[in-house]
Amino acid sequence: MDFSTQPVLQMTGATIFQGESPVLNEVNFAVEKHEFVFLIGRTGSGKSSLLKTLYADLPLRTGLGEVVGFHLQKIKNAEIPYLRRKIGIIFQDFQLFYDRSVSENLSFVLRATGWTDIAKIKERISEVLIQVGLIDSLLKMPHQLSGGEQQRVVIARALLNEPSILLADEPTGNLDPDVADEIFKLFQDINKKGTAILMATHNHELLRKFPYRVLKCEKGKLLDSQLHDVSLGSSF
Ligand SMILES: Nc1ncnc2c1ncn2[C@@H]1O[C@H](COP(=O)(O)OP(=O)(O)OP(=O)(O)O)[C@@H](O)[C@H]1O
Repeated sequence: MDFSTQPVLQMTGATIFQGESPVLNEVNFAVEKHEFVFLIGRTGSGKSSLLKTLYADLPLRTGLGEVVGFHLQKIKNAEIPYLRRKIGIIFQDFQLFYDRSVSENLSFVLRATGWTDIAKIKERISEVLIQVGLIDSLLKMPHQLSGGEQQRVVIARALLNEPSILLADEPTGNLDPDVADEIFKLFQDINKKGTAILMATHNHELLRKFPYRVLKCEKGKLLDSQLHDVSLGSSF
């Protein structure tokens, strides 16, 4: 259990780049433990670029960033896997191994992150599959699962190493509205158990229904609903 009161992530005076082009300037925000935060903005406004910077897929060249205790501006390549172990990353395209069962998809990640004890691996896989409601699908292949079920496997995979925060990029983007609602509920359950969530979304329904804090990429800046009047209008 982590009892520190430090935010799980914090950016100060950061510029988010794609190649040589700045996408967002003067990015200042923190996400506290247990917070649920939406990340919105029109297509191309910089949501994915910001998330990629947070998990060190894009370098932080200007400003300061601290994520789960790692300093992004000086992180070494060898440290990046350790950073990603402490954050769960969820994309809308599932990126599962389609030639491996659900259980094998999950055990692959555990082994790659240093787990060796077979009994413990089995136990952890059961725990996360119970958490996402898929324990009966342990031995199924991904193609035998619906889109919503595959996204649950991806969420289970992200939970394996008990991350402090989940970074989710449009996790409900490719799903039917009913299924998207169920997946969203799962994120809320995970959040209630103590994991912070930063979720990029274009889903207006969710924003209307759930008054969580909103970060909005707009005109090269990141607006924060805690500090600014952020319009949720229909143009994102
Ligand atoms: N791999 C890349 N190389 C160069 N430029 C890129 C790359 N990916 C994105 N960009 C550019 O960076 C800017 C921000 O894109 P980004 O993907 O972060 O936006 P987004 O808000 O996530 O959009 P969407 O809602 O469509 O996912 C855009 O101008 C985009 O064209």
